[in-house]
Amino acid sequence: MSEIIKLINVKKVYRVGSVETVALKGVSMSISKGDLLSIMGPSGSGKTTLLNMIGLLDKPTEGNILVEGVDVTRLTSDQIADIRNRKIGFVFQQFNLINRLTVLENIELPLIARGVPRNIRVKKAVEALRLAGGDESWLRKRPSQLSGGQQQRVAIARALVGSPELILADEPTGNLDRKSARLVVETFLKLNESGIAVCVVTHDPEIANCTRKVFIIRDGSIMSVEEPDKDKCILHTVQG
Ligand SMILES: Nc1ncnc2c1ncn2[C@@H]1O[C@H](COP(=O)(O)OP(=O)(O)OP(=O)(O)O)[C@@H](O)[C@H]1O
Repeated sequence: MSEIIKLINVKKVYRVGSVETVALKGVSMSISKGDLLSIMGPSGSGKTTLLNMIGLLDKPTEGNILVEGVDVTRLTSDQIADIRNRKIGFVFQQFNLINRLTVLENIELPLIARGVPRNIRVKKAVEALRLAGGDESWLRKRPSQLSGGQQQRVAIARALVGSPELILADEPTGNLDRKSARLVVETFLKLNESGIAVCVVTHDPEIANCTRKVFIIRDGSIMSVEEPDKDKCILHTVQG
């Protein structure tokens, strides 16, 4: 399988005043086309920091990040942003939708940054919402007029609209009831079947057990990579 992103000995140190926190202690891992991965670990172990490195949202203190073989740590911020916008879609626990925009406008946002004309943006946004399991009747509404589960489907549509190779999700079901969480997982699995790589940070074993590989992180290091227990995936434990 060909690699989308490879982290080589990535270290991240946060400095706040004179206080240093070593959040990642030299992590190496890669994500290939079509992968379905999860990252689990205790609070403060470095999961979000790792996802931010994989998603090119922040620069490592040491180490290298290769995107399709190109070392992005040598590129400018604009060049990195361009790669990120083209290749990666993000889904967050808090949905991160903009409430003064309609659902349609929220989904279109990544395409505006790319200069895609309006008629094509609308077409792609409607298609992305359909793929994310959403309904066209939501398009003119504001995000706050939708339930949490519906808002997360809008956020997934926004992550999808630019045809990314990889979707990164940070606790995507953390604010959802079990049925909505199940729907989000179903959507991710469907997207993965269509060839998109998916990597999910989660505290929830019933979510991690739906992926194909579980990275266990502790204290800034990957401790092990485990096989999931498929019978304990939310698709089997929660009725649809
Ligand atoms: N912007 C920041 N500035 C300073 N320290 C930070 C920053 N972000 C994270 N940290 C610290 O780095 C360490 C790892 O944090 P991180 O958010 O990656 O952990 P996490 O595993 O995602 O935790 P949680 O499950 O609670 O979200 C923690 O000690 C945290 O306090």
